[in-house]
Amino acid sequence: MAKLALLSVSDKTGIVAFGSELTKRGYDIISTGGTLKTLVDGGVKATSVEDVTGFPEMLDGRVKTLHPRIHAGILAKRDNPEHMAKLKENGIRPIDLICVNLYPFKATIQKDGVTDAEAIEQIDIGGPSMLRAAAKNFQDVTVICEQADYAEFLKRYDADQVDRAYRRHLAAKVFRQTAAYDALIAKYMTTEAYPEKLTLTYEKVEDMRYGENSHQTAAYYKDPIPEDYSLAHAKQLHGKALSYNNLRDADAALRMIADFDKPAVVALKHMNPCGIGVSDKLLTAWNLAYESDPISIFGGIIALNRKVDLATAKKMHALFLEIIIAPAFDDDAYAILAKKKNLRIMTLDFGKMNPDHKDLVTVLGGALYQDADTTHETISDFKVVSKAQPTEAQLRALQFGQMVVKHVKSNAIVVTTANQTLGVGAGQMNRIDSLKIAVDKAEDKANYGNAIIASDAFFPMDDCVEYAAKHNIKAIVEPGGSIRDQDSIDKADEYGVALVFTGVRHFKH
Ligand SMILES: NC(=O)c1ncn([C@@H]2O[C@H](COP(=O)(O)O)[C@@H](O)[C@H]2O)c1NC=O
Repeated sequence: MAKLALLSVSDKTGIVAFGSELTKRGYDIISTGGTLKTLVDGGVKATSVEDVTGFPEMLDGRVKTLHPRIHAGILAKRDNPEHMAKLKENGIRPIDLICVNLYPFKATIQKDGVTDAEAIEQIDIGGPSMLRAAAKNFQDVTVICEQADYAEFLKRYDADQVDRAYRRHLAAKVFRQTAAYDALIAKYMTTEAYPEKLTLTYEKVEDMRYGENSHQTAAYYKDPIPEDYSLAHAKQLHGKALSYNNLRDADAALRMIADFDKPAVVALKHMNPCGIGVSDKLLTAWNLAYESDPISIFGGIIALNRKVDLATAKKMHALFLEIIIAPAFDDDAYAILAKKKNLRIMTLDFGKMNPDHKDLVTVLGGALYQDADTTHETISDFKVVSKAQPTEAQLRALQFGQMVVKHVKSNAIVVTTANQTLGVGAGQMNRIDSLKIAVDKAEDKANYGNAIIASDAFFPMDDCVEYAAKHNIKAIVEPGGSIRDQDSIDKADEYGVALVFTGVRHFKH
Protein backbone atom coordinates (compact mmCIF):
# COMPACT_ATOMS: atom_id res chain seq x y z
CA MET A 1 0.00 0.00 0.00
CA ALA A 2 1.11 3.57 -0.68
CA LYS A 3 2.64 5.49 2.18
CA LEU A 4 0.40 8.00 3.92
CA ALA A 5 1.31 11.57 4.88
CA LEU A 6 -0.74 13.97 6.98
CA LEU A 7 -0.16 17.65 6.21
CA SER A 8 -1.64 20.29 8.51
CA VAL A 9 0.11 23.62 8.53
CA SER A 10 -0.74 27.12 9.67
CA ASP A 11 2.07 28.71 7.67
CA LYS A 12 1.43 27.32 4.22
CA THR A 13 4.64 28.57 2.62
CA GLY A 14 6.11 25.81 0.45
CA ILE A 15 3.40 23.28 1.28
CA VAL A 16 2.10 22.92 -2.27
CA ALA A 17 5.55 22.14 -3.62
CA PHE A 18 6.25 19.75 -0.76
CA GLY A 19 2.89 18.00 -1.14
CA SER A 20 3.43 17.72 -4.84
CA GLU A 21 6.87 16.16 -4.35
CA LEU A 22 5.40 13.71 -1.85
CA THR A 23 2.73 12.57 -4.31
CA LYS A 24 5.40 12.14 -6.97
CA ARG A 25 7.12 9.76 -4.57
CA GLY A 26 3.96 7.76 -4.14
CA TYR A 27 2.56 9.22 -0.92
CA ASP A 28 -1.17 9.58 -0.39
CA ILE A 29 -1.97 12.82 1.42
CA ILE A 30 -4.58 13.64 4.02
CA SER A 31 -5.03 17.16 5.25
CA THR A 32 -6.99 19.60 7.42
CA GLY A 33 -9.41 22.25 6.04
CA GLY A 34 -7.19 25.22 5.14
CA THR A 35 -4.18 23.12 4.18
CA LEU A 36 -6.35 20.82 2.06
CA LYS A 37 -7.75 23.81 0.18
CA THR A 38 -4.27 25.20 -0.45
CA LEU A 39 -3.04 21.84 -1.70
CA VAL A 40 -6.04 21.18 -3.94
CA ASP A 41 -5.98 24.75 -5.29
CA GLY A 42 -2.29 24.18 -6.03
CA GLY A 43 -3.13 21.03 -7.99
CA VAL A 44 -2.05 18.49 -5.36
CA LYS A 45 -4.28 15.50 -4.84
CA ALA A 46 -5.27 15.17 -1.18
CA THR A 47 -8.08 13.82 0.99
CA SER A 48 -9.80 15.56 3.88
CA VAL A 49 -9.06 14.45 7.44
CA GLU A 50 -12.83 14.51 7.89
CA ASP A 51 -13.13 11.68 5.38
CA VAL A 52 -10.65 9.66 7.45
CA THR A 53 -12.18 10.35 10.87
CA GLY A 54 -15.78 10.33 9.70
CA PHE A 55 -16.22 13.43 11.84
CA PRO A 56 -16.53 17.04 10.77
CA GLU A 57 -13.97 19.54 12.02
CA MET A 58 -15.81 21.20 14.87
CA LEU A 59 -15.77 23.83 17.62
CA ASP A 60 -14.21 26.46 15.35
CA GLY A 61 -11.33 24.17 14.50
CA ARG A 62 -10.59 23.26 18.12
CA VAL A 63 -11.18 19.65 17.13
CA LYS A 64 -9.96 18.49 13.73
CA THR A 65 -7.34 15.79 14.01
CA LEU A 66 -7.94 14.79 17.64
CA HIS A 67 -9.33 11.41 16.75
CA PRO A 68 -8.25 7.78 17.31
CA ARG A 69 -8.25 7.18 13.56
CA ILE A 70 -5.48 9.75 13.31
CA HIS A 71 -3.60 9.12 16.54
CA ALA A 72 -3.72 5.33 16.32
CA GLY A 73 -2.46 5.63 12.75
CA ILE A 74 0.50 7.63 14.03
CA LEU A 75 1.24 5.76 17.25
CA ALA A 76 0.92 2.11 16.21
CA LYS A 77 4.21 0.22 16.44
CA ARG A 78 4.74 -1.39 13.09
CA ASP A 79 6.71 -4.31 14.54
CA ASN A 80 4.02 -5.05 17.13
CA PRO A 81 1.54 -7.55 15.64
CA GLU A 82 -1.14 -6.67 18.19
CA HIS A 83 -0.93 -2.97 17.29
CA MET A 84 -1.15 -3.71 13.61
CA ALA A 85 -4.01 -6.14 14.13
CA LYS A 86 -5.90 -3.46 16.03
CA LEU A 87 -5.44 -0.99 13.19
CA LYS A 88 -6.71 -3.58 10.72
CA GLU A 89 -9.65 -4.53 12.90
CA ASN A 90 -10.71 -0.85 13.06
CA GLY A 91 -9.96 -0.02 9.45
CA ILE A 92 -7.22 2.45 10.39
CA ARG A 93 -4.40 3.20 7.97
CA PRO A 94 -0.90 3.75 9.42
CA ILE A 95 0.39 7.30 8.90
CA ASP A 96 4.03 7.39 7.85
CA LEU A 97 4.75 11.09 7.72
CA ILE A 98 3.43 14.01 9.75
CA CYS A 99 4.05 17.53 8.56
CA VAL A 100 2.68 20.17 10.94
CA ASN A 101 3.43 23.72 11.89
CA LEU A 102 1.54 25.36 14.69
CA TYR A 103 -0.91 28.21 15.18
CA PRO A 104 1.07 31.47 15.34
CA PHE A 105 0.79 32.05 19.08
CA LYS A 106 3.95 34.17 19.27
CA ALA A 107 2.92 36.47 16.41
CA THR A 108 -0.56 36.77 17.91
CA ILE A 109 0.56 37.93 21.36
CA GLN A 110 2.87 40.48 19.73
CA LYS A 111 -0.02 42.19 17.94
CA ASP A 112 -1.05 45.56 19.32
CA GLY A 113 -4.22 45.36 21.38
CA VAL A 114 -4.53 41.58 21.21
CA THR A 115 -7.24 40.28 23.52
CA ASP A 116 -6.89 37.35 25.86
CA ALA A 117 -9.56 35.51 23.86
CA GLU A 118 -7.61 35.97 20.61
CA ALA A 119 -4.40 34.79 22.22
CA ILE A 120 -6.01 31.74 23.77
CA GLU A 121 -7.65 30.76 20.50
CA GLN A 122 -4.17 30.62 18.98
CA ILE A 123 -3.01 27.93 21.40
CA ASP A 124 -2.64 24.95 19.11
CA ILE A 125 -3.80 21.66 20.61
CA GLY A 126 -4.23 19.23 17.77
CA GLY A 127 -0.94 20.17 16.09
CA PRO A 128 1.34 19.53 19.09
CA SER A 129 -0.58 16.33 19.82
CA MET A 130 0.19 14.96 16.36
CA LEU A 131 3.77 16.21 16.45
CA ARG A 132 4.41 14.62 19.84
CA ALA A 133 2.74 11.36 18.85
CA ALA A 134 4.81 11.14 15.68
CA ALA A 135 7.99 12.13 17.52
CA LYS A 136 7.35 9.45 20.13
CA ASN A 137 6.93 6.90 17.36
CA PHE A 138 9.95 8.11 15.37
CA GLN A 139 10.95 4.47 14.98
CA ASP A 140 8.25 4.20 12.33
CA VAL A 141 7.10 7.73 11.56
CA THR A 142 8.87 10.72 10.07
CA VAL A 143 7.88 14.04 11.58
CA ILE A 144 8.49 17.44 10.02
CA CYS A 145 7.76 20.62 11.94
CA GLU A 146 9.77 23.17 9.95
CA GLN A 147 9.72 24.28 6.33
CA ALA A 148 13.49 24.23 6.41
CA ASP A 149 13.29 20.42 6.55
CA TYR A 150 11.09 19.89 3.45
CA ALA A 151 13.99 19.88 0.99
CA GLU A 152 16.31 17.90 3.25
CA PHE A 153 13.67 15.21 3.72
CA LEU A 154 13.13 14.87 -0.03
CA LYS A 155 16.84 14.71 -0.67
CA ARG A 156 17.29 12.00 1.92
CA TYR A 157 14.23 10.14 0.70
CA ASP A 158 15.68 10.00 -2.78
CA ALA A 159 19.00 8.80 -1.43
CA ASP A 160 17.26 6.20 0.76
CA GLN A 161 18.61 7.96 3.85
CA VAL A 162 15.48 8.53 5.89
CA ASP A 163 16.98 6.29 8.53
CA ARG A 164 16.36 5.94 12.24
CA ALA A 165 19.01 8.51 13.17
CA TYR A 166 17.45 11.13 10.89
CA ARG A 167 13.95 10.39 12.16
CA ARG A 168 15.20 10.66 15.75
CA HIS A 169 16.85 13.98 14.91
CA LEU A 170 13.53 15.27 13.55
CA ALA A 171 11.71 13.94 16.61
CA ALA A 172 14.08 15.70 19.00
CA LYS A 173 13.45 18.92 17.09
CA VAL A 174 9.72 18.45 17.62
CA PHE A 175 10.12 18.13 21.38
CA ARG A 176 12.25 21.30 21.42
CA GLN A 177 9.72 23.16 19.32
CA THR A 178 6.68 22.08 21.31
CA ALA A 179 8.51 22.77 24.58
CA ALA A 180 9.40 26.27 23.35
CA TYR A 181 5.81 26.81 22.15
CA ASP A 182 4.46 25.80 25.53
CA ALA A 183 7.08 27.91 27.32
CA LEU A 184 5.78 30.97 25.53
CA ILE A 185 2.21 30.12 26.43
CA ALA A 186 3.27 29.53 30.03
CA LYS A 187 5.05 32.89 30.10
CA TYR A 188 1.98 34.61 28.67
CA MET A 189 -0.30 33.07 31.29
CA THR A 190 1.97 33.08 34.33
CA THR A 191 1.49 35.81 36.89
CA GLU A 192 4.02 34.67 39.51
CA ALA A 193 7.50 36.23 39.36
CA TYR A 194 9.14 33.01 40.48
CA PRO A 195 6.90 30.06 39.53
CA GLU A 196 7.60 26.49 40.64
CA LYS A 197 9.08 25.68 37.23
CA LEU A 198 11.18 28.16 35.29
CA THR A 199 10.37 27.47 31.64
CA LEU A 200 12.30 30.10 29.76
CA THR A 201 12.90 29.63 26.08
CA TYR A 202 15.45 31.22 23.74
CA GLU A 203 15.93 31.10 19.99
CA LYS A 204 19.30 30.56 18.41
CA VAL A 205 20.80 33.56 16.69
CA GLU A 206 24.04 31.90 15.69
CA ASP A 207 26.86 29.60 16.61
CA MET A 208 29.82 31.66 17.72
CA ARG A 209 33.38 31.15 16.62
CA TYR A 210 34.23 30.45 20.26
CA GLY A 211 33.14 31.35 23.76
CA GLU A 212 34.87 33.41 26.43
CA ASN A 213 38.15 31.82 25.29
CA SER A 214 39.09 30.13 22.05
CA HIS A 215 38.93 26.62 23.53
CA GLN A 216 35.32 27.16 24.64
CA THR A 217 32.43 26.63 22.21
CA ALA A 218 29.40 28.92 22.37
CA ALA A 219 26.19 29.99 20.70
CA TYR A 220 24.09 33.14 21.00
CA TYR A 221 20.37 32.85 21.78
CA LYS A 222 17.80 35.59 22.03
CA ASP A 223 14.50 36.01 23.77
CA PRO A 224 11.69 35.13 21.31
CA ILE A 225 9.97 38.38 22.30
CA PRO A 226 12.82 40.64 23.40
CA GLU A 227 12.20 43.65 25.58
CA ASP A 228 12.07 46.96 23.68
CA TYR A 229 15.43 48.09 25.04
CA SER A 230 17.70 45.14 24.48
CA LEU A 231 20.68 43.91 22.56
CA ALA A 232 18.36 41.74 20.49
CA HIS A 233 17.16 44.88 18.67
CA ALA A 234 20.66 46.15 17.91
CA LYS A 235 21.70 46.10 14.25
CA GLN A 236 25.26 45.50 13.22
CA LEU A 237 26.10 47.74 10.26
CA HIS A 238 29.75 46.91 9.86
CA GLY A 239 32.66 44.84 11.06
CA LYS A 240 33.55 41.36 12.20
CA ALA A 241 30.97 39.08 13.81
CA LEU A 242 30.35 39.86 17.45
CA SER A 243 32.13 37.55 19.84
CA TYR A 244 30.87 36.14 23.12
CA ASN A 245 32.81 38.75 25.09
CA ASN A 246 31.67 41.53 22.72
CA LEU A 247 28.05 40.69 23.42
CA ARG A 248 28.51 40.66 27.17
CA ASP A 249 30.41 43.95 27.04
CA ALA A 250 27.82 45.53 24.75
CA ASP A 251 25.08 44.42 27.13
CA ALA A 252 26.91 45.98 30.07
CA ALA A 253 27.37 49.21 28.09
CA LEU A 254 23.67 49.36 27.26
CA ARG A 255 22.75 48.93 30.90
CA MET A 256 25.11 51.76 31.89
CA ILE A 257 24.12 54.27 29.28
CA ALA A 258 20.41 53.74 29.94
CA ASP A 259 20.85 55.68 33.17
CA PHE A 260 21.86 58.92 31.42
CA ASP A 261 19.49 61.33 29.71
CA LYS A 262 21.98 63.99 28.59
CA PRO A 263 24.48 63.22 25.81
CA ALA A 264 26.65 60.50 27.31
CA VAL A 265 29.56 58.33 26.27
CA VAL A 266 30.37 55.09 28.03
CA ALA A 267 33.72 53.44 27.40
CA LEU A 268 33.92 49.97 28.75
CA LYS A 269 36.36 47.13 29.17
CA HIS A 270 35.63 43.67 30.51
CA MET A 271 32.15 44.79 31.57
CA ASN A 272 33.44 47.62 33.74
CA PRO A 273 33.30 51.27 32.72
CA CYS A 274 36.75 52.69 32.10
CA GLY A 275 35.36 56.11 31.27
CA ILE A 276 31.97 57.76 31.36
CA GLY A 277 31.41 61.34 30.25
CA VAL A 278 28.20 63.35 30.21
CA SER A 279 27.74 66.79 28.73
CA ASP A 280 25.45 68.95 26.61
CA LYS A 281 27.46 68.01 23.53
CA LEU A 282 28.40 64.50 22.44
CA LEU A 283 31.94 65.51 21.51
CA THR A 284 32.51 66.93 24.99
CA ALA A 285 31.06 63.80 26.54
CA TRP A 286 33.48 61.77 24.41
CA ASN A 287 36.43 63.89 25.52
CA LEU A 288 35.45 63.42 29.16
CA ALA A 289 35.06 59.65 28.77
CA TYR A 290 38.33 59.34 26.87
CA GLU A 291 40.31 61.46 29.31
CA SER A 292 38.99 59.32 32.19
CA ASP A 293 41.38 56.60 31.19
CA PRO A 294 43.16 56.99 27.85
CA ILE A 295 45.01 53.72 28.38
CA SER A 296 42.18 51.35 29.25
CA ILE A 297 39.94 52.55 26.41
CA PHE A 298 42.29 50.77 23.97
CA GLY A 299 40.30 47.85 22.57
CA GLY A 300 37.21 49.08 24.37
CA ILE A 301 33.49 49.13 23.69
CA ILE A 302 31.91 52.55 23.23
CA ALA A 303 28.23 53.35 23.69
CA LEU A 304 26.98 56.81 22.78
CA ASN A 305 23.37 57.85 23.33
CA ARG A 306 23.18 60.43 20.55
CA LYS A 307 23.65 60.34 16.76
CA VAL A 308 27.40 60.26 16.14
CA ASP A 309 28.77 63.31 14.34
CA LEU A 310 31.94 63.61 12.29
CA ALA A 311 33.98 65.31 15.00
CA THR A 312 33.26 62.56 17.52
CA ALA A 313 33.79 59.88 14.89
CA LYS A 314 37.21 61.28 14.05
CA LYS A 315 38.23 61.02 17.70
CA MET A 316 37.11 57.42 17.86
CA HIS A 317 38.69 56.58 14.52
CA ALA A 318 42.06 57.50 15.98
CA LEU A 319 41.82 54.62 18.47
CA PHE A 320 41.63 50.85 18.32
CA LEU A 321 38.10 50.02 19.46
CA GLU A 322 36.11 46.79 19.38
CA ILE A 323 32.54 48.11 19.11
CA ILE A 324 30.79 51.43 18.69
CA ILE A 325 27.08 51.42 19.40
CA ALA A 326 24.86 54.45 19.01
CA PRO A 327 21.30 55.30 17.93
CA ALA A 328 22.56 56.50 14.52
CA PHE A 329 25.56 57.87 12.64
CA ASP A 330 25.86 60.89 10.37
CA ASP A 331 26.86 59.67 6.90
CA ASP A 332 30.31 61.24 7.05
CA ALA A 333 30.83 59.91 10.58
CA TYR A 334 29.89 56.41 9.48
CA ALA A 335 32.14 56.64 6.42
CA ILE A 336 35.21 57.42 8.46
CA LEU A 337 34.49 54.76 11.08
CA ALA A 338 33.74 52.11 8.47
CA LYS A 339 37.26 52.50 7.11
CA LYS A 340 38.28 50.11 9.88
CA LYS A 341 37.46 46.68 8.53
CA ASN A 342 37.10 44.92 11.85
CA LEU A 343 35.41 47.61 13.93
CA ARG A 344 31.88 46.52 14.80
CA ILE A 345 29.50 49.43 14.23
CA MET A 346 26.05 48.96 15.67
CA THR A 347 22.84 50.94 16.00
CA LEU A 348 20.16 50.71 18.63
CA ASP A 349 17.37 53.02 19.68
CA PHE A 350 18.40 53.73 23.21
CA GLY A 351 15.85 53.72 25.98
CA LYS A 352 15.44 52.78 29.59
CA MET A 353 15.88 49.38 31.16
CA ASN A 354 12.59 47.59 31.69
CA PRO A 355 12.09 48.08 35.45
CA ASP A 356 10.76 44.52 35.64
CA HIS A 357 13.71 43.00 33.80
CA LYS A 358 14.98 39.78 35.34
CA ASP A 359 18.51 38.44 35.10
CA LEU A 360 19.39 34.76 34.99
CA VAL A 361 22.75 33.32 35.95
CA THR A 362 23.64 29.69 36.19
CA VAL A 363 25.42 28.04 39.06
CA LEU A 364 26.63 24.46 39.09
CA GLY A 365 23.44 22.45 39.35
CA GLY A 366 21.01 25.31 38.99
CA ALA A 367 20.21 28.88 38.16
CA LEU A 368 19.50 32.09 40.01
CA TYR A 369 16.84 34.43 38.75
CA GLN A 370 16.46 37.92 40.11
CA ASP A 371 15.24 41.45 39.47
CA ALA A 372 17.84 43.40 37.55
CA ASP A 373 19.32 46.31 39.51
CA THR A 374 17.50 49.02 37.58
CA THR A 375 17.26 51.66 40.30
CA HIS A 376 19.60 54.40 41.29
CA GLU A 377 19.30 56.97 44.00
CA THR A 378 18.91 60.68 43.47
CA ILE A 379 19.88 63.62 45.65
CA SER A 380 16.50 63.50 47.38
CA ASP A 381 17.38 60.00 48.64
CA PHE A 382 20.65 61.16 50.17
CA LYS A 383 21.08 61.40 53.93
CA VAL A 384 24.00 63.54 55.04
CA VAL A 385 25.48 61.89 58.13
CA SER A 386 28.57 64.04 58.61
CA LYS A 387 28.86 67.49 60.14
CA ALA A 388 30.19 68.84 56.85
CA GLN A 389 27.40 69.42 54.32
CA PRO A 390 28.07 68.67 50.65
CA THR A 391 27.93 71.66 48.30
CA GLU A 392 25.43 71.72 45.43
CA ALA A 393 28.22 70.77 43.02
CA GLN A 394 29.31 67.93 45.29
CA LEU A 395 25.74 66.65 45.53
CA ARG A 396 25.53 66.46 41.74
CA ALA A 397 28.87 64.65 41.64
CA LEU A 398 27.76 62.25 44.37
CA GLN A 399 24.65 61.44 42.34
CA PHE A 400 26.71 60.83 39.20
CA GLY A 401 29.20 58.75 41.15
CA GLN A 402 26.64 56.46 42.68
CA MET A 403 24.94 56.01 39.27
CA VAL A 404 28.27 54.86 37.89
CA VAL A 405 29.45 52.73 40.78
CA LYS A 406 26.50 50.35 40.60
CA HIS A 407 27.74 49.28 37.16
CA VAL A 408 31.21 48.42 38.44
CA LYS A 409 32.13 44.95 39.62
CA SER A 410 32.28 44.73 43.41
CA ASN A 411 34.10 45.76 45.47
CA ALA A 412 33.54 48.97 43.56
CA ILE A 413 34.80 52.46 44.23
CA VAL A 414 34.67 55.29 41.73
CA VAL A 415 36.21 58.73 41.83
CA THR A 416 34.16 61.15 39.75
CA THR A 417 33.14 64.72 39.18
CA ALA A 418 29.53 65.53 38.32
CA ASN A 419 30.01 64.48 34.68
CA GLN A 420 33.17 62.39 34.41
CA THR A 421 34.72 59.31 35.92
CA LEU A 422 38.29 59.99 37.01
CA GLY A 423 39.19 56.65 38.49
CA VAL A 424 37.47 53.28 38.67
CA GLY A 425 38.46 50.64 41.19
CA ALA A 426 36.75 47.39 40.29
CA GLY A 427 36.51 43.83 41.47
CA GLN A 428 38.99 43.83 44.35
CA MET A 429 38.49 41.47 47.24
CA ASN A 430 38.64 44.29 49.76
CA ARG A 431 37.25 47.80 49.52
CA ILE A 432 40.40 49.69 50.44
CA ASP A 433 42.27 48.15 47.49
CA SER A 434 39.49 49.26 45.12
CA LEU A 435 39.71 52.72 46.64
CA LYS A 436 43.48 52.85 46.23
CA ILE A 437 43.20 51.85 42.55
CA ALA A 438 40.48 54.42 41.89
CA VAL A 439 42.37 57.23 43.63
CA ASP A 440 45.63 56.29 41.99
CA LYS A 441 44.02 56.58 38.54
CA ALA A 442 42.25 59.83 39.42
CA GLU A 443 44.82 61.84 41.35
CA ASP A 444 46.73 63.26 38.41
CA LYS A 445 43.60 64.33 36.49
CA ALA A 446 42.91 68.01 35.96
CA ASN A 447 39.48 67.86 37.59
CA TYR A 448 40.60 65.96 40.68
CA GLY A 449 40.02 69.05 42.82
CA ASN A 450 36.24 68.55 42.39
CA ALA A 451 36.34 64.81 42.87
CA ILE A 452 34.06 62.76 45.10
CA ILE A 453 34.06 59.09 45.93
CA ALA A 454 31.19 56.63 45.54
CA SER A 455 31.16 53.14 46.99
CA ASP A 456 28.76 50.35 45.94
CA ALA A 457 28.51 49.02 49.50
CA PHE A 458 29.16 50.25 53.03
CA PHE A 459 32.62 50.79 54.48
CA PRO A 460 33.26 48.02 56.99
CA MET A 461 35.68 50.27 58.86
CA ASP A 462 36.94 53.83 58.79
CA ASP A 463 40.06 53.19 56.69
CA CYS A 464 38.42 54.14 53.39
CA VAL A 465 37.23 57.52 54.68
CA GLU A 466 40.66 58.19 56.13
CA TYR A 467 42.47 57.20 52.92
CA ALA A 468 40.10 59.31 50.80
CA ALA A 469 40.43 62.32 53.09
CA LYS A 470 44.21 62.07 53.06
CA HIS A 471 43.98 62.18 49.27
CA ASN A 472 41.99 65.42 49.25
CA ILE A 473 38.55 63.94 48.69
CA LYS A 474 35.92 66.22 50.21
CA ALA A 475 32.70 64.23 49.71
CA ILE A 476 31.78 60.55 49.81
CA VAL A 477 28.60 58.62 49.04
CA GLU A 478 28.01 55.08 50.24
CA PRO A 479 24.95 53.06 51.27
CA GLY A 480 25.70 52.96 55.00
CA GLY A 481 24.49 50.03 57.06
CA SER A 482 27.73 48.78 58.63
CA ILE A 483 27.77 48.12 62.37
CA ARG A 484 30.80 50.39 62.31
CA ASP A 485 29.19 53.23 60.37
CA GLN A 486 29.86 55.54 63.29
CA ASP A 487 33.61 55.01 62.91
CA SER A 488 33.39 56.21 59.30
CA ILE A 489 31.20 59.17 60.30
CA ASP A 490 33.66 60.13 63.06
CA LYS A 491 36.54 59.90 60.61
CA ALA A 492 34.66 62.08 58.11
CA ASP A 493 34.07 64.66 60.85
CA GLU A 494 37.70 64.50 61.92
CA TYR A 495 38.76 65.46 58.37
CA GLY A 496 35.80 67.71 57.53
CA VAL A 497 34.61 65.39 54.75
CA ALA A 498 30.93 65.35 53.74
CA LEU A 499 29.61 61.79 54.09
CA VAL A 500 26.31 60.82 52.51
CA PHE A 501 24.36 57.58 52.93
CA THR A 502 21.92 56.30 50.30
CA GLY A 503 20.54 53.30 52.19
CA VAL A 504 20.80 51.16 49.01
CA ARG A 505 23.60 48.74 48.25
CA HIS A 506 24.53 48.04 44.63
CA PHE A 507 26.71 44.94 44.68
CA LYS A 508 27.61 43.54 41.28
CA HIS A 509 29.41 40.25 41.61
N1 LIG B 1 -7.67 20.91 16.82
C1 LIG B 1 -7.12 20.04 16.03
O1 LIG B 1 -7.49 18.90 16.04
C2 LIG B 1 -6.05 20.47 15.13
N2 LIG B 1 -5.40 19.65 14.31
C3 LIG B 1 -4.48 20.38 13.63
N3 LIG B 1 -4.56 21.64 14.05
C4 LIG B 1 -3.74 22.77 13.54
O2 LIG B 1 -4.44 23.35 12.46
C5 LIG B 1 -3.52 24.04 11.63
C6 LIG B 1 -3.87 23.82 10.20
O3 LIG B 1 -5.21 24.13 9.97
P1 LIG B 1 -5.77 24.35 8.51
O4 LIG B 1 -5.24 23.25 7.70
O5 LIG B 1 -7.24 24.32 8.68
O6 LIG B 1 -5.30 25.71 8.07
C7 LIG B 1 -2.15 23.54 11.99
O7 LIG B 1 -1.43 24.61 12.58
C8 LIG B 1 -2.40 22.43 13.00
O8 LIG B 1 -1.41 22.43 14.02
C9 LIG B 1 -5.51 21.74 14.98
N4 LIG B 1 -5.85 22.90 15.60
C10 LIG B 1 -5.70 23.27 16.84
O9 LIG B 1 -5.66 22.75 17.85
